[in-house]
Amino acid sequence: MRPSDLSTLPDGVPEALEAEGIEEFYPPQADAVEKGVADGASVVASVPTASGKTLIAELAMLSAVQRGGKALYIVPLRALASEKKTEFERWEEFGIDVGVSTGNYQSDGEWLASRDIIVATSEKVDSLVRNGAPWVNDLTCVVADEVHLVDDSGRGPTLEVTLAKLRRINRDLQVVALSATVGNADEVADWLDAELVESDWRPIDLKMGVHYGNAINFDDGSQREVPVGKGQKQTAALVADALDEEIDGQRGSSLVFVNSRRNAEGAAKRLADVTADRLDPDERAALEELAQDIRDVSDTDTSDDLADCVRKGAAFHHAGLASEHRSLVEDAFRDRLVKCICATPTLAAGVNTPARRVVVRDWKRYDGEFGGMQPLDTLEVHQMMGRAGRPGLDPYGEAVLLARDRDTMDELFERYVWAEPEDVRSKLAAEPALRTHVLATVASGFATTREGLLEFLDRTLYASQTGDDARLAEVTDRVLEYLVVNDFLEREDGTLTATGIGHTVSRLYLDPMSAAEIVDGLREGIDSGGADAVTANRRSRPAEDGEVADDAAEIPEDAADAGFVTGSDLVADGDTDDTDGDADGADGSASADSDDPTITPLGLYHLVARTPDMYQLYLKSGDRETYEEQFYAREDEFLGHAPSEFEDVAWEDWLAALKTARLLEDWASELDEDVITERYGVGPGDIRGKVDTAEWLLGAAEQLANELDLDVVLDVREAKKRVEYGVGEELLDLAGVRGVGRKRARRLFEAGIETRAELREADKSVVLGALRGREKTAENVLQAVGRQDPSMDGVEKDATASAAATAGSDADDDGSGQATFGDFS
Ligand SMILES: Nc1ncnc2c1ncn2[C@@H]1O[C@H](COP(=O)(O)OP(=O)(O)OP(=O)(O)O)[C@@H](O)[C@H]1O
Repeated sequence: MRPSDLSTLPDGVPEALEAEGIEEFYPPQADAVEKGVADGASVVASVPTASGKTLIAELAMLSAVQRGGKALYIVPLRALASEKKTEFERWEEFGIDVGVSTGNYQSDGEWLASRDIIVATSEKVDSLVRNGAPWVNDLTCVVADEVHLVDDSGRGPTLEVTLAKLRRINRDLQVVALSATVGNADEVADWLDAELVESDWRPIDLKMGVHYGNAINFDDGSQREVPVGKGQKQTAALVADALDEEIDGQRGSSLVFVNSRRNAEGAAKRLADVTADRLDPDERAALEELAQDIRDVSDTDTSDDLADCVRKGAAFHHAGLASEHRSLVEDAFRDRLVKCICATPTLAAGVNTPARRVVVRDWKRYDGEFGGMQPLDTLEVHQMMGRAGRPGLDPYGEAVLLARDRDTMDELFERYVWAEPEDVRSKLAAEPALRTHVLATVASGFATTREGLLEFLDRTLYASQTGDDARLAEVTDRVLEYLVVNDFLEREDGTLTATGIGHTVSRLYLDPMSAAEIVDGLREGIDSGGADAVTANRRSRPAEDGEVADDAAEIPEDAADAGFVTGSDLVADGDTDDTDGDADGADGSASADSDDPTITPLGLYHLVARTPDMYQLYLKSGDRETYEEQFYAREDEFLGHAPSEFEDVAWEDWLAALKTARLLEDWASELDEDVITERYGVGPGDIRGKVDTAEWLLGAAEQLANELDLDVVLDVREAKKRVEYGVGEELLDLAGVRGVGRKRARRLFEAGIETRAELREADKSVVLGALRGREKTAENVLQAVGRQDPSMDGVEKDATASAAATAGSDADDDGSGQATFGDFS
């Protein structure tokens, strides 16, 4: 079957597909077409990586649009949203408009209404539904990419509930769910009332095996000799072997998966010596340039270390990198310039980076919950292995695990090579997930009674999979109780309604528990001295959240820190063209005028760092003493009641929040990025992650304080602005001007230009003088200032209001509100 056999696609599309080289549909694609995917039928496609799932989705979406409908493509990661949007934009020449959901809610509402295909993360879609985006009602086709992630306890429930809501809004909705091969795709299909397309077929042969001794032993019984030299590591031998083999003029690149950031960096440094010996002069020159680009991203050791590896042809990849680092590395790897990437598993879940050889070096990972190194799931290892084989470039892919003894080899064959992947299981019936989704479900009118709520929840995978209504009802009742006690919901004569604050919390995309913590903290701050006014609202945190990372064990990669979407990504201000100085008060500097001297930025940073919406920094060994000292030195500043030192988990949690708050305070005190990365043992990507989350949570706190009429609004706003711009109070006005940023603002300030009004009046020579010694960037500032000049007045942006339904900048993987990072340093 070929594209031109389909009559459902817009004119010209079949020919374009064929021109792209899609002459015949791959077997799973043909199966999906036969099951009606181009005619509006719902389909679950559970097929291996690189077997053409995206085209199945495109056939569904393009046919839906051709029938006059509208399609939504839901991705799990923001980096993927940009990638998919770019991919789908090739259909614009056939009259299909493509949009990615970004910017604030208002602009999304109007603009997206006119798009035919919209790409968004599940959290963003959830937020749009909560905020009543009207175009959601017009959807006729929804694609859920990587639907096996419903199994993820953090993000799975959102996807599950969002799909349930979309199907409830539009009962004829076509749902196309794309999944890795999982054990129970039939259950997912049952849940979605969809046809099942299940297949092991791959366009490129994938050989899986285990390296032991001097050879790789493959699943088909064959062996490939890869001797390991004296003093050499297995991984180095495998990377060298792939690179030394030329097939059709192509040498083989490798992806090496390891279990921690430190291991990724260490392995990349070692493997750089292997790749360096195998570069030609042109490659060397191109890599030197790339290394310079990487150094230019940020002024940190991480940046330098990465550049040092890259100039030799290797790289590391993990969530501590800035998003610019990650995309430079990914692009260079796709261009075959970088020969080897050592990555944490987050890359396997992320963007498209195939390699001829995949080496899964570490198959165990530190797991705080179980207190030790635990084997990875089969599904996760299969996802990594599936990255092997570059379509059109390699005749086959090889995925290799490593064993030092025969027993381990046997275990690896059992566990990963022969094994079927696990079943996916809904994680919905847990309090943290239901707390937020029950509130949102009531607040957006999907249910008005307990029974209505349970009926709605009956449409989720959890219900369809387990049939365990009792458990769902039990957790729902507990959650309802919590929401009522905390004034987010009211229950009268069996009717449930969201309170004003309940609506706000739902729209702000906050975990209700975060909102309760913030409101309590602010109230106590106002009552200051009321240190014993602890309320029943405060959560008792699950043990694993406060777990101290064993020094010997590495800090595990945190999914949420790894670029997966959190509420902070839904904040509107993904750029620095903030011109709302005027909105901050007449002098534009948002100076705090609260009567209460005890409310400090540190106290506020600590408050938001304690909420379940912030992923705190881990305490390393020695940190406890450091932060205990700081706790006692600044005891007056904390908002809320500190646990006693004997409440181990709560106390560690409090100190971890303090460490996180201190990072934010350092950032807002204009400390350089490299000093911060060094001091806290984090990467530049982590600083951005914390800053974005803090900005979002403080924006939410401001809105809550406003609504509850708490006299802390200005304090909160100032703390938010300081973290947003990374500057001291006196620079808030200047740093908000587009193109200025924290460092330039400081230089201007030192040169006597202290406000945006003065900047507007300053002549060129003054501004240049202010930036003496930074000629390289002065020009840019001037240009930016010049461009900004006429519109500098009157352009308002209400960040907190727009936090309501809004998305981060999709141009920036980290959704950073700080375009100033790196750019201007
Ligand atoms: N029928 C086809 N004929 C030739 N090439 C195809 C066909 N279908 C898809 N391809 C190409 O195969 C490659 C892999 O496809 P795609 O990225 O859709 O796989 P996938 O299953 O979505 O992978 P992943 O699981 O990694 O997201 C793409 O380059 C795509 O253009």
